Amino acid sequence: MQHKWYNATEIEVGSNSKQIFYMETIEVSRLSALAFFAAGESKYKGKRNYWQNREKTFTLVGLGHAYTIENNASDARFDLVEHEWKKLTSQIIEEDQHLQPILFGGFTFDPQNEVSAEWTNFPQSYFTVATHQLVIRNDKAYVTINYITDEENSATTFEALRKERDELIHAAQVKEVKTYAKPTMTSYMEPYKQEYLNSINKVTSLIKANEAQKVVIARSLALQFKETITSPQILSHVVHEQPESYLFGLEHGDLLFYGASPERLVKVDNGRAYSSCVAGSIKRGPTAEADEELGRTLLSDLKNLGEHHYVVEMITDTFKKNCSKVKVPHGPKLLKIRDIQHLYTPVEGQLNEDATILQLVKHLHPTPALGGVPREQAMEIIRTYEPMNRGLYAAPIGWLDADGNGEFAVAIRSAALVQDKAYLYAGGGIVEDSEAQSEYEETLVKFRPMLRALGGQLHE
Ligand SMILES: C=C(O[C@@H]1C=C(C(=O)O)C=C[C@H]1O)C(=O)O
Ligand SMILES: [Mg+2]
Repeated sequence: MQHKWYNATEIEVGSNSKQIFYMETIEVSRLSALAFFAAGESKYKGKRNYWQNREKTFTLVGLGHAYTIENNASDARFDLVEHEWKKLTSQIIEEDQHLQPILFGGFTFDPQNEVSAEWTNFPQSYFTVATHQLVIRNDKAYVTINYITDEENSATTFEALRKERDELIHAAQVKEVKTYAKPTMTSYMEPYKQEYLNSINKVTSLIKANEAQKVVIARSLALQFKETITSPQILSHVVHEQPESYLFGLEHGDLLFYGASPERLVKVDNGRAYSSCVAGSIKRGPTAEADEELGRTLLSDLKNLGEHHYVVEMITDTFKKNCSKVKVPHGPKLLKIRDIQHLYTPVEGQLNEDATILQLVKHLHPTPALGGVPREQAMEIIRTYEPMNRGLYAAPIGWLDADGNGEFAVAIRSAALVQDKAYLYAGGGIVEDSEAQSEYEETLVKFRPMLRALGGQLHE
């Protein structure tokens, strides 16, 4: 194996504990991130994660948990995660991005939702530092061992982790490079379909009565398969079929939450912050010409421009409170992905001294692209009319490092896989002039990527 060795870093964690954070990063010849993920199947199943940004310039795979930050707090959860992460990394002065531990995870959509179902036992904040962390950046691949312990005999354990790492890399380069079959679906259910249609009518009438201006209402599909689906199996299809999106997978015990989202919540890179307003949708056309025509229709459709406008307003306001030199283009552009086109407005600014990526996540979530306007009224309406728990659907998922850089996507176009069952989620922004049937059809288009990866057909 060719690799370049870096020195291991030892950092004492906390003031009154003797915990030490050991890290070692090596550069390896480029390998398949998915094969590395799959190499953890026997030892680390249930404790893995996968992430790629839209541009595919940054890939992160985590196997095992060297450290976990989780809590069930409501509004305080963002601050609690930030505090614990800062405490853990306060003594890391490593400036080289490649030699940094990364915290990956997500915050659930709504800690006040009490429906359990597939999200039973899932923490409201769930973040981990991987034991074996693969980062592929600028065409270079790095594998880091993170090990945090107060054990006296840590050298022996660390030596064992080095052996394990070498085996994982070897397996990823040789044994796990394979193709996966699509699973066989045995049943397709649309739970609460009628309730969903009724709720759209109810919500539009609430909006007409001025109880809110916009509310995003979602629903789910419940699918049953012939056999248990593995995480690498489903991720391999998503990764190959949705190249233009953020790609993510997060395991928690038996559950894999995965998806392919076009929507950035926030990215921070060297003090610069970026977000994106994505709201307003139309399908893709069968020909280039028809597609362009649909795009033009979307760009001038008042109902969709309305859905979009609320998002731009709120994200711009939040940026103005946390950043200087905020830049927002005048009108939306089109964001075209495989199954759908959206209205899209990027927002960026220079992060204030005291602002951080997690503070931005806290203030932005949920944007009116996933929650509504006004935020609290919309959340109450969602709790009342959506007979499900979104879990991580429509919630912030992503990573950050010890320097404050990182990126969070909005986890839409996503699903929860629990052994031989899958729950797919999709919703849409309801405004005054929304119509139940066309909102229903919009969700069918939004289900498509996850359904396709699972080998399913749309029952239109
Ligand atoms: C809620 C979803 O998507 C959001 C709603 C959109 C809309 O209603 O037009 C478009 C993009 C997203 O902001 C989803 O995909 O489930
Ligand atoms: Mg819509």
